[in-house]
Amino acid sequence: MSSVPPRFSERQPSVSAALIAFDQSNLVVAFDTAATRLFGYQRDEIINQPLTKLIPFPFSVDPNLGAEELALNIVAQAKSGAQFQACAEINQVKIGRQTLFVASITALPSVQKNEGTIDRNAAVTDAILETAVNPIITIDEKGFIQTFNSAAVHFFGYERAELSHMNVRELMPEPYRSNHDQYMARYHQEQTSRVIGSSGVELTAQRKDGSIVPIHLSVGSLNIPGQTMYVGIIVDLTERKAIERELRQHRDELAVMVTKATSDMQAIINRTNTIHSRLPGLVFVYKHRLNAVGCFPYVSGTIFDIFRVHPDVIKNDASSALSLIYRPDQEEVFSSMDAAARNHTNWRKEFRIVLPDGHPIWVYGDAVPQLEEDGSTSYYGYIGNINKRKILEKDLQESESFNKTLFHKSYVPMLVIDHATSEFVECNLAAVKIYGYTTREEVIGKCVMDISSPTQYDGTPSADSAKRHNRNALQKEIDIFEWRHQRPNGEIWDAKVHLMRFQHQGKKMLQATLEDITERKRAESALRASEEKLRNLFELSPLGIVLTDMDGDYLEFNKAFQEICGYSEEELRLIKYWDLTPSKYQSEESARLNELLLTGRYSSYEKEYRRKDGTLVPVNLNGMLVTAANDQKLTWSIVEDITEKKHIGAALQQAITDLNNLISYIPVGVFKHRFSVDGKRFLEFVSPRWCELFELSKEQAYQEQDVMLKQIHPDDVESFLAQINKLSQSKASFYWEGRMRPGLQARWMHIEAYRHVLDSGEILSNGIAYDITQSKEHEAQLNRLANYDSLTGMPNRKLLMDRLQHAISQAKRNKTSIAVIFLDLDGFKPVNDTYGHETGDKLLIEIAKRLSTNLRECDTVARIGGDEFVLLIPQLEHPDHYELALQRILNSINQPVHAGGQTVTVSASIGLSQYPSDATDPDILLRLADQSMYYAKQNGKNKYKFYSAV
Ligand SMILES: Nc1nc2c(ncn2[C@@H]2O[C@H](COP(=O)(O)OP(=O)(O)OP(=O)(O)O)[C@@H](O)[C@H]2O)c(=O)[nH]1
Repeated sequence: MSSVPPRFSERQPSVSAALIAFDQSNLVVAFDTAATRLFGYQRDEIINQPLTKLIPFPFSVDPNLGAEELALNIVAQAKSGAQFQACAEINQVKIGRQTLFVASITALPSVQKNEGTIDRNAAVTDAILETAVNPIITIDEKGFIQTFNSAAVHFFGYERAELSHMNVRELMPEPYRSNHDQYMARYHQEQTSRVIGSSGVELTAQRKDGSIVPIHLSVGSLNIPGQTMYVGIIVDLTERKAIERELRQHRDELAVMVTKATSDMQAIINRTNTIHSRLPGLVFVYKHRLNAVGCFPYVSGTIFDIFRVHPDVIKNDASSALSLIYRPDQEEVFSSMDAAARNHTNWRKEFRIVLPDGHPIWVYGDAVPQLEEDGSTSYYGYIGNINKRKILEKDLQESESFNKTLFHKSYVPMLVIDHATSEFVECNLAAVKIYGYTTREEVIGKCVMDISSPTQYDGTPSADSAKRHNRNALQKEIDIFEWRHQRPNGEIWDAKVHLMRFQHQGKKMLQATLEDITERKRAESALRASEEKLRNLFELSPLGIVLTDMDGDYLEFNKAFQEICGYSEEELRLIKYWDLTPSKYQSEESARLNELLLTGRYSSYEKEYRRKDGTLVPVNLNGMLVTAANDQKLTWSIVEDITEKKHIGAALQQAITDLNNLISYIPVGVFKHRFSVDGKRFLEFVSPRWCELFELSKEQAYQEQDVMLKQIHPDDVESFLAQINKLSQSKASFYWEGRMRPGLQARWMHIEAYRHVLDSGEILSNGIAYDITQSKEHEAQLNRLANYDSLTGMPNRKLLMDRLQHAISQAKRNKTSIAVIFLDLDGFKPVNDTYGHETGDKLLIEIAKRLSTNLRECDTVARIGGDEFVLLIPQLEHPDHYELALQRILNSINQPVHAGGQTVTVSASIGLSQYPSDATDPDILLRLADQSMYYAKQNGKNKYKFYSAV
């Protein structure tokens, strides 16, 4: 018996042969459907049970059976206990290190000898199928499952026993399930070798738990005489579909993230879409002979469909098939096969095979190596196409890298949030910057509360709002909203956020894309504030504000307008502009309307409104034309009630007239003077009287600088300038009295001004000027009266005492002396009495003259009483000089005086006191001189006496 299994197509019909496998401990390890039918046990009832349950009479199998076939006639026993004669053909099978025995049992007498070899290798086939990664199921032409591998059990989730009895359609969801019988009938009729397309189809399968799974199904038919079987190889596409979905999701994300779709991205999407599905599965036995010439004793027919290699060609020489292995992968493929054989492990390898069109595709090889008696190694295996998965993986990698680059380089701030922990797991530099950080590491690990303002626009705490948006994004895929952020430095900023859900490695993630709308928000809030301000202005304005259309309807108006015209809001809506305007204004109004249409506004003008109560109210109007959204022309007007203004205006006008009159009529000159910032001085206003006083015209006053100065006496200019400087530099006011230049009528002038500093720094002075010549003269007169004797014009007692005091101060300073001489005429009364007072007066005047003549300029002669004179003589060089002077005085007085036609002769008595020898006080000095004079008079008159001598 050969250890090489025949091809399926070589199998002989064997409907009733039951296949049982048992191990070296005689425990049942495999039990096929035919065995179920023959023995009446369900698969699960008998698996792992002793073989004696089926074959009660012991028989032994030589463990070294090897390639020999053992055929025995046995007594078998069904579950019911019924025993029957049967023929058992036993083969030894090595799977890895395990040795199994496969018994093909046929009930006698129906057994036919030639059937003995028919199913002898079915167990081997089963073993091959068991090693396949993909679910493989064989069915009969009615769709009933005949065989299946462990991968199928695992994949569909049914118990083996359940699967054994099922029709394959039950493994399909609708509509495949309902249509399956119909398809089966057609395939059966057409007898095609590959019943589903040339490379299989993608459809869905239904698991026991009801879940629908995407699969790729390749079906091949096995034409056994009298029966057609179908073998279906299933590839679970869940993972691939997930990858595809992820790819699609990435594509969608990219589309959202990058508004400008790039051609590169489109290419990826196109590639993804055009990946076609080709998933041939082929079952093979490859024998690696010691002479190194490999062969494929068995390979499923699908190899021709894919590689255009006929199984017969490679049956004895594998080289034409092996040469299909992509050259760069060949060495690894062979060395991995050798290693698997050496280590007694399964061979599993992903490598490339070159298609007839020259393109390599990725395949997955999976085989069990088995050392044969002749030293060669057989590999029982399966090759599946994984090209799609590889391409998808590559595309995904490319897409991911492209995506990552876009993500990180994008100017659009983006970040990824783990939905479960709410933490930021990734962000780009644009996001780092906008959040107010410097590195990605600072942002990663943070959560939304770390970058948000404590509350949102509606006052909701940000934590609550964030939860709501996350929920929305999960439910609706994307949530778009505005968010108030806060930077670490406290700065608030606003963003429009696109929050999008996606899956990454099975985790729910959210991707946020941010658009900075701080400026827009600020503008909006400024607009709101400005609108509110405008609304307040409108409502609270004391001016009437009103919007009218061209028909004169009142569309909008404020309270002030209602008050001005005395109509309520409802009434105003019913009346028109013309109802408020007295007819006398109609022509003026038409002119304004024309101006409005022509220039877009009308200039301020006054008119009257007729109020609801019939009274007229004076108003001032300003207006502006606006165009509404519907192109309607409207007018905004500002209406001011000027009743009060009119009253005030009239009063003001009167006040100005009065003031002008006053300024014109008062004998005081009024002026306004300005110091400019650049130091210039000029008059801004002068009253008519000012012009008279300064004998200048207004033009001269305004044009020439410092005109006042030019009219002032040269000797008084200095004091005038000193006052001007004071005025410009300090807060002091201007005050000056002085003389005018010779030739002007006014000889003395009084000028005063008060300063006022303007915001510009200029100094304005308002001042007055008036002629004080007369009062100056009065003053001089009063001075004369107070200090001089009116008869002789000589200093009187008051002035004498002032001068004496002054002389004493000087003498004290100079350490000199003063003589005080008291002189009283002798026998003056008789002159009066004899010749009359007039003659007496003349005598007194003459005596005064003679006294003055005899004295120096520095000396003083004063008349202090009727016939009493006092002389002050400071610093004579020698005391003898006094005596000479006194004698000279006496002599001059003794000379006859001609007065009033008479000749009169008088004498005088003189007393003298000296400073500082006699006294230092002026009153005492005068008294001592008087006393000395009295002494002279007592001692005979016409003589002088020194107080020191008295
Ligand atoms: N004509 C005139 N007589 C005056 C004036 N003031 C005073 N008298 C008179 O001068 C006189 C001064 O008086 P006395 O000094 O006593 O007269 P007397 O004659 O000089 O006397 P003895 O000094 O003792 O010599 C009085 O009669 C006054 O009326 C004046 O202004 N004019």
